[in-house]
Amino acid sequence: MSIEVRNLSKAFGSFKALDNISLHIESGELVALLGPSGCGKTTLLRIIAGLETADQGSVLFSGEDATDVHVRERQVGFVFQHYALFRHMTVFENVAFGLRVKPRSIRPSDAEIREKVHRLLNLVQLDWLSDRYPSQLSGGQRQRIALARALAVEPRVLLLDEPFGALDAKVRKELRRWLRRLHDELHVASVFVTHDQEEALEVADRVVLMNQGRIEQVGTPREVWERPATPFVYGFLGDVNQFQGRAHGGVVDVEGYALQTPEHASAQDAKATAYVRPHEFDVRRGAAGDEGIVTTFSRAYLSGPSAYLELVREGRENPIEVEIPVSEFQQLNPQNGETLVIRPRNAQVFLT
Ligand SMILES: Nc1ncnc2c1ncn2[C@@H]1O[C@H](COP(=O)(O)OP(=O)(O)OP(=O)(O)O)[C@@H](O)[C@H]1O
Repeated sequence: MSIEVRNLSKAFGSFKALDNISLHIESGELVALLGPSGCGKTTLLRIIAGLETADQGSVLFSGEDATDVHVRERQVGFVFQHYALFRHMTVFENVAFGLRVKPRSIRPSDAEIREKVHRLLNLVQLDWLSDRYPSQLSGGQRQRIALARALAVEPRVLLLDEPFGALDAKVRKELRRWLRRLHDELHVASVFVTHDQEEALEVADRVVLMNQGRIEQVGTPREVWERPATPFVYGFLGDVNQFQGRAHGGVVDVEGYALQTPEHASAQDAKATAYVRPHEFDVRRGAAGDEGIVTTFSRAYLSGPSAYLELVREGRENPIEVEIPVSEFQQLNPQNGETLVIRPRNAQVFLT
C-alpha cells in the first residue's frame, strides 16, 4: 500500500513542528526520515499512524484519504524504541495479543492464532524463545519480538520510530540488515525514523532529510550523499569543510585558489560557500608558485586505511580536515609546521 502525505502542517502552540510537508511512499519502499533532534520526524510518523492529527493537509493510503480514519482501522504496525512488551505475558502471548483482542466475528480460531504466531516467530528467527518472558530476552531480541507483534495484525504500513536506538552499535548493525531483508520479504510500505545517518544511508531505499519541520531533500542514499541539495544536507551528512569566497563568471575564489563553478556562470561577485569533503582533496608539499590553498600541517591521526590531517591557515580559526590513504600519508611524511598545498578535486558551491 502506498502512502501519500499532502501539505501537512502541525503546530504545538506557536511552534511549527511541521511546515507544509508533502511526500509519496510507494508500496514496497523502505523510507528513512532523517534529521536532527526536534526536526519533526516523530510528529510526521505519528500523523501517518493516526496517533496525532494535523492542523492542515491530508494522509492518503493507496490514494484514499485516511485523515479521518481511526488509528485502529488504519492497519498500521508500529515499533517504537521503548515500546514495552507486556511483562506478564510470554513471547508467544505478546505476539498473539493483537489477534486475541480482535472482535469475535473476525477473530481467528485458537489453532489459527497458534499457527500464525509460530510463523511470525520463525520470521523473526526467535521461535525457540516463545515460552520466555520479556525480562529473559536481550534488547535486540525484544525489538524483534516487538516487530513480530506489530506484524501479527497484517499491517499495510510499517512505522518504526528509532527502533534500534537503545541498542549497542554491533546489535544495531545486525538488526538493521535483518530489517532490510524482512521488509523485502513482506513487501509493505515501511517508514522509519532515525537520527543516525549511517543507518539511513545503509538501509533505506530513499532518505527524507528534515530540518525545522521542513523537507530539505528526498532522494536515494547515493543521491543525497553525492548531490546534497542544500547546505544543511551537506553539513548533516558526513564531515565537510566550508570555504567562503566570491563567485564571479563561473569561478569562485577560494582562499587564493580559483575553483571552477560552471553552474554559477551568471553570478557576478556573489557571496559563495564551497563545501568539500575531507577525502576530496589532492595534497602536496608546498613549492613556490603552486596553485592551491596554502596550509600548514598541524597534526594527523591514522584510523583504519585512512590518515586524517589537520591543516591550519593563518588568521583562520577552523582547521581543514583532509583524509588521504595511509600509504599516501607515509609517502608524504609531513613534518609539523611544514607547508602543504591542497586542491579540491570536487566541491559544491552554494551562493549565500
Ligand atoms: N505534544 C507536544 N507538545 C508540544 N511540543 C511538542 C509536542 N510533540 C512534539 N513537540 C515539539 O515539536 C518538535 C518536533 O518534535 P518531534 O518529536 O517530531 O521531533 P523529532 O525530530 O522526532 O526529534 P527526536 O529525534 O529528538 O525524537 C520538537 O521541538 C518538540 O519539542
